[in-house]
Amino acid sequence: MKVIRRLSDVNINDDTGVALGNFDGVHIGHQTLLVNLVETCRLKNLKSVVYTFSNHPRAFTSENGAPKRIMNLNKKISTLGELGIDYVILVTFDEFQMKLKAESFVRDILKNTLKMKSCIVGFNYKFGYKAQGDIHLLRTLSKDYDYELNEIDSIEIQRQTVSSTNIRSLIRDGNIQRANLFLGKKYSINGQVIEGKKVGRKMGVPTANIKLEKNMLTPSPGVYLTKVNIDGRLYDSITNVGYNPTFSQEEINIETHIMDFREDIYGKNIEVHFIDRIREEKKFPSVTELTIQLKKDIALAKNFFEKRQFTIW
Ligand SMILES: Cc1cc2nc3c(=O)[nH]c(=O)nc-3n(C[C@H](O)[C@H](O)[C@H](O)COP(=O)(O)O)c2cc1C
Ligand SMILES: Nc1ncnc2c1ncn2[C@@H]1O[C@H](COP(=O)(O)OP(=O)(O)OP(=O)(O)O)[C@@H](O)[C@H]1O
Repeated sequence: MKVIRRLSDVNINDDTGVALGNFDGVHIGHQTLLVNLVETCRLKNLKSVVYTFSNHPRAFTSENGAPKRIMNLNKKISTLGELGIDYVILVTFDEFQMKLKAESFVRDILKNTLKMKSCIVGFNYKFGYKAQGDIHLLRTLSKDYDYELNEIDSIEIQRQTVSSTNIRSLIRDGNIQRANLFLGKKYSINGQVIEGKKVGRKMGVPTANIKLEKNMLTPSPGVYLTKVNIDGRLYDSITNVGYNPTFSQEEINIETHIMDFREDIYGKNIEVHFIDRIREEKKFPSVTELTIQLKKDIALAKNFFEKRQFTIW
């Protein structure tokens, strides 16, 4: 898969099928649309293209700014690659993109630059200046600009539409099981292992503290059952998200205790996959009482992992 970061660098010789959207999280709705894109392109001999942005358009268009990301950019790109996409156009959403009228976007970018023959969008997709473009406009313009429009109906789970917005609030509420259902895989956080307060090991519960990337969403504070990927191997783990109130820390911290693991992994990039939330984070009257609770959490987690097999998809 080729990633193109500037429209002036686009040099695709073949006709294309294009999917449009932000694709944060690459959830079940996105996956349905993208599988459809890849299949349509295979049948019609087109190259598959995802047109998306490196920053969230709401950074420009909304007073509240961009929402926190479910998935970092590298992970989004690698997930699109795994789905078999040929090209990702990853442009910066800026003044130019914001002011582009809906029809100019279709004519200048989709048709003249990307040679689009097939366009795939979801039922609710909006684009162009002041979000004036939608599926109806794309349908109308398809005759003038000679492309077929493939509309994806709303993908719903248990009568709720799957959307990045809904998934963000599920994660913020700690409802990881439902977020995972909507994502079609385990919600995960990637990051480098950094030094913590170094009190965990004194309590007999060493933890890998993860450096959070800017603009990333964090789950509701609490204790989670997790699987952690280190150098391509998956380990059972238990992860605390929060402010370590027993020690009154100010910044939110994500730290994972990997079961029966004693290697030095400072500086490594690891990925923590969330399975379920088991309790709130609490302030304990003493370190001894916190330690007793940690041992109970670990025993519960071990018991859980012994009984069930987990995949990250
Ligand atoms: C499974 C687990 C549960 C935890 N629960 C709490 C908690 O309820 N309250 C709290 O103050 N800290 C909690 N912590 C965080 C510990 O306070 C933290 O691991 C300790 O401060 C070590 O920090 P360090 O890695 O910076 O040395 C938890 C940590 C783990 C691994
Ligand atoms: N549940 C869904 N069913 C079908 N198509 C969807 C669904 N969710 C998103 N899409 C489509 O996938 C593409 C990318 O979606 P995009 O990331 O912009 O929307 P989203 O997931 O609804 O995000 P947000 O909640 O931020 O609006 C768009 O064409 C959109 O219409």
